Amino acid sequence: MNTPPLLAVDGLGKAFDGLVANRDISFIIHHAEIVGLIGPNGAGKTTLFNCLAGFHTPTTGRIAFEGHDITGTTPEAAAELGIARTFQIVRIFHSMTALENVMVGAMLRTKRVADARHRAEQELAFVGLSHRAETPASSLTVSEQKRLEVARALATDPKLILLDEVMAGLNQTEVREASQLVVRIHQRGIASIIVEHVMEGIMPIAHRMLVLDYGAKIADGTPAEIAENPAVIAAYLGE
Ligand SMILES: Nc1ncnc2c1ncn2[C@@H]1O[C@H](COP(=O)(O)OP(=O)(O)OP(=O)(O)O)[C@@H](O)[C@H]1O
Repeated sequence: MNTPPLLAVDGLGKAFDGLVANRDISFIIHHAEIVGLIGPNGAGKTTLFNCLAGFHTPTTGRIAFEGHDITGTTPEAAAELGIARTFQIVRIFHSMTALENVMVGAMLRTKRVADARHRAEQELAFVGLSHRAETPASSLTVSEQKRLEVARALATDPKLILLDEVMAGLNQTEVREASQLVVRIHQRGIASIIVEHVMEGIMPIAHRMLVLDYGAKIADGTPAEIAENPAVIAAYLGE
């Protein structure tokens, strides 16, 4: 029997009252793949993330994760199966330390506080935040808060991580570091879908790019292919 793809999205649509935010979107994500998800403002990228991670129930279509139908699942069930995410506007616990924030992620897999602490320390080290472990999350820089969210997501032991604009607002050096972090996540065998407007951050590292416009998928190809795709160029020029 063939192994099913990590994620298979088939004809996904999402409408809010009259507004169609996602329409008839189909694609596949393979294990450990780095996939960029781009499109003009309002194209439906965050809505798609919300559907994949169980925050929205799709209006139409199916989502399968490792061959199991997860359409309309809950965020908790999606995380349990191995789908983790970060948010465009970071959602961390400001009054907790960096380490405690990551421990919250680790507690998905263990009820033992000592184990969760150990895992959280490992993930903080992975994102380069060990020296900030005892710092209240509210005192971290924007760049550090974004990395903290990535560490918390990784602590849930995902197979797929959804990264929502982790490079926005970062300087050039930080963008390069964020790109390298995504590559290191890939090297751990974790797939990532990355919503990003910072093209110099995503284009060099993505294996494949999905492009949305007005809620529909208009392109699916390598970074080089989509950069030359007339529909993609038209969507961005029309922005
Ligand atoms: N909860 C909601 N209720 C109603 N409309 C929504 C909701 N979430 C998103 N929308 C609408 O759906 C459309 C797609 O929005 P979405 O945030 O998914 O786009 P996006 O591609 O992520 O945009 P951006 O790049 O600006 O973040 C927009 O018109 C938005 O106003």
